[in-house]
Formats: sequence, structure tokens, C-alpha cells
Amino acid sequence: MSTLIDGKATSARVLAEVAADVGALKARGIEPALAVVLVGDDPASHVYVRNKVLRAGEVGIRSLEYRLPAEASAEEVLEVVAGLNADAAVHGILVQLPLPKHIDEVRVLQAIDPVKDVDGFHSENVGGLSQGRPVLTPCTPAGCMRLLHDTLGDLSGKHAVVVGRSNIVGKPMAALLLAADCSVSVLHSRSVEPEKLCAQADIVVAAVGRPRMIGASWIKPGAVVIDVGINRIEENGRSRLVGDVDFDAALPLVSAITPVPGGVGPMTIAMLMHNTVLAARQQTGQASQEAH
Ligand SMILES: Nc1nc2c(c(=O)[nH]1)N[C@@H](CN(C=O)c1ccc(C(=O)N[C@@H](CCC(=O)O)C(=O)O)cc1)CN2
Repeated sequence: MSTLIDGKATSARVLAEVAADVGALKARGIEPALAVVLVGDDPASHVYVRNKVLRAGEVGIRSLEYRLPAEASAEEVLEVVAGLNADAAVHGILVQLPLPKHIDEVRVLQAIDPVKDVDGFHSENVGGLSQGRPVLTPCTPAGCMRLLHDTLGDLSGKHAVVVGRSNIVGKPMAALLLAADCSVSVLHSRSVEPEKLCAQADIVVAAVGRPRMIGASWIKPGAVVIDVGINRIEENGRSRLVGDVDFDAALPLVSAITPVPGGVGPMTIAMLMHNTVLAARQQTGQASQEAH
């Protein structure tokens, strides 16, 4: 029988853990604070930022919002980031992506102090992740790992296939699976016969951004499937969200699968709160032994 991996329930557990950690920090006089920088008027980004601020409030994290117009210059964004880097009362900084096209994303992300980089996108954190150092880890892949550990326990020796090689998901996901002792293959647009490779996987992580691209022929019976895709499509005259995996085709084959929505998505924001607490601990000398 196939299990549905419930990201909403798992994210609620993560948020409850974070709230307890925040309470412990506050008892020592430390109030974790997260600054969110939003540039432009992408409607989805506005929803995500609103949800980040809401979740922060729910777990007791102080949040600060900086909204800049779509025509803001890179220098204006960098000035905001520099101010937040210099503010000792701010422990986490995130710049919501995507940025407007005229702003060099890498330049902005590299300007964030790596110890406050709660998205884990700075090259210092990216490099640390691939070296297995305890750094701040990108939230979506960290959320996928939590779902995988809760589903399978030890991942050691499993063959994991990551479909997609983005900097935000595919590459850090591969690094985390490798750190968990999986054998990892990363498939991308130039891969030859990708479905044949994918059909050998015990674990499939789909992060390509193409609605229902991964069908039944890609899935080994009994595999665990984590669908990172969030694609809005029109179907039967209605707008709806679907993943990168053809859920209905995969369901009878898999041992467990994340739905879209309600799978990986809610984990992203929960792990952001988790990272903010880690960052606050590290900056105030309360660091735990926890890595990613
Ligand atoms: N600075 C960042 N920018 C972006 C990130 C990121 O991690 N850091 N990730 C995405 C957007 N994102 C968070 O920012 C995000 C995406 C999706 C969800 C989510 O909960 N999805 C729900 C469905 C929501 C809906 O109805 O639209 C789900 O899948 O159940 C949360 C956060 C790009 N930018």
C-alpha cells in the first residue's frame, strides 16, 4: 500500500520544536529575529513572504519586512542587506527570489553575512554543505531530508535520483543525500534516457518545474517519491497546482509519495524558522551540536 507523506503534519511538528527552542532562547534574554527582503510585485512571492512573517509570529520569532519597488536598483537592495548585516539584533536575513531581472541575484546573495544566511545560498554555506560542515542549509532540501528520514529512517546505501540541478534545490539536495550515505545520481535536460536511470532509484526527488513530467515508467515499484514541483496549470477550466510527478500514475507504484500541495511546500517555511533559531544560537554563543 502507498503512504501519503504529509508535509503539513510534519511541518507542524517542526514548528512546535522551533517554538520550544525560541522559548528557551527568550528565557536567556535572546529574541530570534528574521528580516525578509522583498523586491517587486511577483504575486506568489508576496504570498510566500506573508506566510513567512505569519509563521515567524506563531513560533515567537520577531520578523522585519523590507519591501522595495520592482524598479529598485541593485545598490538599493545591497544597502538594505548591509544595514541588516550590521544589526546585531537581526539573526536571519533572506531575500525572496526571484529578484527582478535587472538585479544580479548572485551579487545580492553573496552580500548577506553567511552566519545570517538562513536560506543557505551564500557560497560559504554552499561550500560548507558539500564539505559536510555544519552550515545553514537551503530550506526546501532540508525539508525533503526531514520527510525522507521520517519515512525511511536511515538512508544509508539507498540509490537516490535527483531530477533537476538548480542551485536552490537540485544541487544542495544531492549534497544532503550524499552526506546521508546515499548513492546519488543527478538527472538534467542533457541526461540520456533519464526515465531508465530514474526507474532504478529507491528515492526520487523531482525538482524540474515541469508539470507531471515524471510518469509511471520513471518509477521503480516501492520507491519513495518526493515531489518538489509546484506548477500552476489550467485543467477543465480550473486553475490548480500539480507537481513534477504524475501523482495519479505514480501512486499505485510507490511505497510513499508527497502530494502537491501539502507535501514539500509547507516544509520550506518550517525549515526557515528552524534555520533562524540555529543562526540566533550561533550568533549568541548558544550553539548546539546540530549540523544540518
Ligand atoms: N529566498 C527564497 N526564495 C524562494 C524560496 C526559498 O526557499 N528562499 N523558495 C521558493 C518559494 N517558497 C519560499 O520562499 C515557497 C514555495 C512554496 C511554499 C508552499 O507552502 N507551497 C504550498 C502551496 C502554496 C500555494 O497554494 O501556492 C504547497 O506546496 O503545499 C512555501 C514556500 C522560491 N523562492
